Amino acid sequence: MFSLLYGLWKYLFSKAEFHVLILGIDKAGKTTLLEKLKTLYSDFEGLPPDRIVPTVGLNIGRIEAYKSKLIFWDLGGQLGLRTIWEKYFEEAHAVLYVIDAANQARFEDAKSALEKVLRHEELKGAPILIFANKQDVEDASSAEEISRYLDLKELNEQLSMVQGVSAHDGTGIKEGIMWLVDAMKTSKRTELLRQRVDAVVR
Ligand SMILES: Nc1nc2c(ncn2[C@@H]2O[C@H](COP(=O)(O)OP(=O)(O)OP(=O)(O)O)[C@@H](O)[C@H]2O)c(=O)[nH]1
Ligand SMILES: [Mg+2]
Repeated sequence: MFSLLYGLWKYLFSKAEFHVLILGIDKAGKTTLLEKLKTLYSDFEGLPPDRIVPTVGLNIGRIEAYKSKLIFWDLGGQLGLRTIWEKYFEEAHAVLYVIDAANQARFEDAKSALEKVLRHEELKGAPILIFANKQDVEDASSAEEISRYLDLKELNEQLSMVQGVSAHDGTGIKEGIMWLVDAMKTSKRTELLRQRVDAVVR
């Protein structure tokens, strides 16, 4: 009886927990974004951009948003570090892919790294939120332009959204996160990951 009531209580009142993997090539602005997320969604003030250094290990950020607990994993995007990304695929509910929309010279690199991510079996069905970052820079490409440039077949097949943001001033971030939480709450992948956890706990 107790376990039944506890189960019901948990179902009604505990917040869903989601793991979001922040990926993108080096200097896209992933860590700056993570720190901005902490500022926007918690009482904790994230690090200012001038205190952020290139990521070699893993940065973790926990926030609560839209009645959910979100755990962000921010990995390094330098070429030699991208092989580490796939170690986190299996447990990720979704991917937040960051592109520097103000640096055309690196669009090709950003696109091919994203293609590799999308092709990966272990991320099947994961919602993909793409942030066209650095919209505060005057000649940054818009979300529409980035979307057209990426022109990914896999993106149409997968739950995805491209959103223009600035990790510096916060523009567009909340719109994107709102979409992502909604997408994770309803995705088949979330259900699949939940079943897997339940099977281990039992
Ligand atoms: N103008 C502008 N610059 C940004 C923005 N976001 C990040 N930057 C700058 O871009 C540079 C790289 O930012 P990081 O957050 O370290 O990039 P990263 O993607 O984490 O890079 P790695 O850790 O090497 O993979 C820094 O100089 C940031 O201040 C933005 O929205 N606007
Ligand atoms: Mg970083």
